[in-house]
Amino acid sequence: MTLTHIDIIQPDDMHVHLRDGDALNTVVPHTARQFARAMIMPNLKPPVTSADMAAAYQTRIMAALPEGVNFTPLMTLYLTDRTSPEDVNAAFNAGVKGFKLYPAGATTNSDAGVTSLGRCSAALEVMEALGLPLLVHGEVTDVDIDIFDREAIFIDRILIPLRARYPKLKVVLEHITTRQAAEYVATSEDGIASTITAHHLLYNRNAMLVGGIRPHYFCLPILKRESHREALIAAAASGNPRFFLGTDSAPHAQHTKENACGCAGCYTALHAMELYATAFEQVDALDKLEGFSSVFGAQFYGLPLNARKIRLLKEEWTLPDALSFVDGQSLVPLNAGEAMGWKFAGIL
Ligand SMILES: NC(=O)N[C@@H](CC(=O)O)C(=O)O
Ligand SMILES: [Zn+2]
Ligand SMILES: [Zn+2]
Repeated sequence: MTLTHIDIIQPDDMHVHLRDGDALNTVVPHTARQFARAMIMPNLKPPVTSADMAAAYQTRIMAALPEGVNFTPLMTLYLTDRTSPEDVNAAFNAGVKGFKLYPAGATTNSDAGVTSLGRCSAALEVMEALGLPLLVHGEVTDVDIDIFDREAIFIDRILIPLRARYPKLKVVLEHITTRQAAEYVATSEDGIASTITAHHLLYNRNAMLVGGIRPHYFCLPILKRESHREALIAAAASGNPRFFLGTDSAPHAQHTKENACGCAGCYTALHAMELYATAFEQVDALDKLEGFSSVFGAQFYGLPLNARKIRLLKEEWTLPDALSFVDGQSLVPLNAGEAMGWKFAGIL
């Protein structure tokens, strides 16, 4: 019997960048079409650092939602050297779902990030006591550390000591890209989980560098060699609830990526579930897609499972070459102009 479709509980995207202003009108409909909820990253300019700013940002996101679409943005705050215990309490009481740790200078809009975790100890203690998760961009930023090693070294130098100091702190190691991260998350003490992007499940660094430099595959943490990709898809398809979906879809206008100094981030919100289905099918694990996409993230954050289901069809379609974005600019999705073997058919 040939497989024609699969139905799964509607998924949640536990790591996404929606930006702000007019960009919301392009990207919010894409994320809200497939996902019931999404964990909204706070790396705006200026960053979202208070409960009031998160509430205002959430209102702007909702204003960009097409009529009749049910979607809940889950808000996060940007941890800084100045985040106070009062800020953490206010965030928790306002329903904020976590604080995001960006080591200063690690990635897009991380200039206001944490310079030393020691400066955040008061805030981290309160987060630990409240059960409010810390979401981590796990890369060291030292100039002498090779970019391909920055995640593995972050685990040893920062994450392991951090978790020893705050053993009850819930931590999500975001967008993992290495065998070392997959192994650490699978084997270390309770209270840790990680998101995995579709592009890190499908591609290794050859996709970005062979036959010419392909800036739309450039993201942080950067794509690694094939053995790491294999470890990531094995983890995602293992059924271990510590691994769940986070697209890290990160829109940047075409001219800022196709540039002598191109921005980091892949835009996948348009075809996220198609990419994940492709990755799981490649390892004959479509039966594990629902747990990864729709169950484990909700469980980690203490959220109810979504009531509705979505359908993915085994049907070919072709991605557009570009989308219109703010101020007459274009947004090039990952896989622009390519055929997809799966198609999101809608909510049942
Ligand atoms: N992943 C990326 O390459 N970029 C993200 C930031 C991030 O998640 O690190 C962005 O905001 O553009
Ligand atoms: Zn990041
Ligand atoms: Zn991100």
